[in-house]
Amino acid sequence: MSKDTSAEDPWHSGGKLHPVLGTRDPQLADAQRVWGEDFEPVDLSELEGADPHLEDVGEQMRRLRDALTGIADSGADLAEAAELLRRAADIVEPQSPDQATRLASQWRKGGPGARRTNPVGGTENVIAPPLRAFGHPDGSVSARITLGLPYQGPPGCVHGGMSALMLDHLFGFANHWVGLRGMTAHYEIDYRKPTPLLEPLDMKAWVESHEGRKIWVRATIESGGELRVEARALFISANVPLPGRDATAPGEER
Ligand SMILES: CCCCCCCC(=O)SCCNC(=O)CCNC(=O)[C@H](O)C(C)(C)COP(=O)(O)OP(=O)(O)OC[C@H]1O[C@@H](n2cnc3c(N)ncnc32)[C@H](O)[C@@H]1OP(=O)(O)O
Repeated sequence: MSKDTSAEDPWHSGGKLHPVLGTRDPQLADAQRVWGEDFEPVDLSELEGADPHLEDVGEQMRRLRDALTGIADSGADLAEAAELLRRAADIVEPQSPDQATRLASQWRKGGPGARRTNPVGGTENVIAPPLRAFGHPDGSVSARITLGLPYQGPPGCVHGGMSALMLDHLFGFANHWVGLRGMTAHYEIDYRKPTPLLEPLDMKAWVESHEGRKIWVRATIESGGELRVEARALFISANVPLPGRDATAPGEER
């Protein structure tokens, strides 16, 4: 039988997450511009203790990622950039503990968890857009983002797997926002219209109902006021073993 571990488990902490002081927030500004007076966002996506240099490295890496994608036929001379990047890697690599050590450190008691390095929302993760989620008083969560060339699937469109990834992530926040927790057990998705690159995407997710360990969630992606993607999923409440914790630690029980 599992016990409530929410107080000590950084993945299952429930409710409002702590903001990171001093973090730049272009997506929040954009969300406020779009939702205006009716929008009372509560930031769900960040944690205390972010290293501003690490966030800055992430941001510069993402600038490079976006600038490099599709550059092949432009005639750009990348020799100097390649050399600078080699030097940067030579500086960082020797200072970086092995991945198992870093994984365990993310989940130490009272530790940061993996939200800052998550592949969807992690500001320290170069492959993350990164998506910011906001919780609303009606229990739903939303996110607004414009994706560029690194996320292309069909010509000029967002890769369908990327849409599925972002909505699965948003489902996690929808649960979290209303104090539930779970893992995706079943996931259905309908791609109604192509989802454009380079255009703002409005995403919304909410818990439709829950009973016992089962949580049914729904989500949509709209662009230009038109429905592009809709998804439904069943989440099941479950505890996951936390890397680096001993067997009696919170979060170890299923
Ligand atoms: C902050 C960012 C958060 C981002 C979160 C993003 C979400 C994710 O990506 S989660 C990762 C992907 N998901 C996973 O890896 C989950 C893998 N699956 C599992 O670990 C297990 O199957 C798990 C935990 C879901 C359920 O297993 P278990 O705890 O043994 O439950 P189990 O007894 O099989 O099922 C419980 C109930 O759910 C039902 N159920 C389980 N799976 C399904 C399913 N796929 N479809 C329909 N019903 C299901 C069962 O029938 C059972 O129903 P009932 O109680 O009525 O008989």
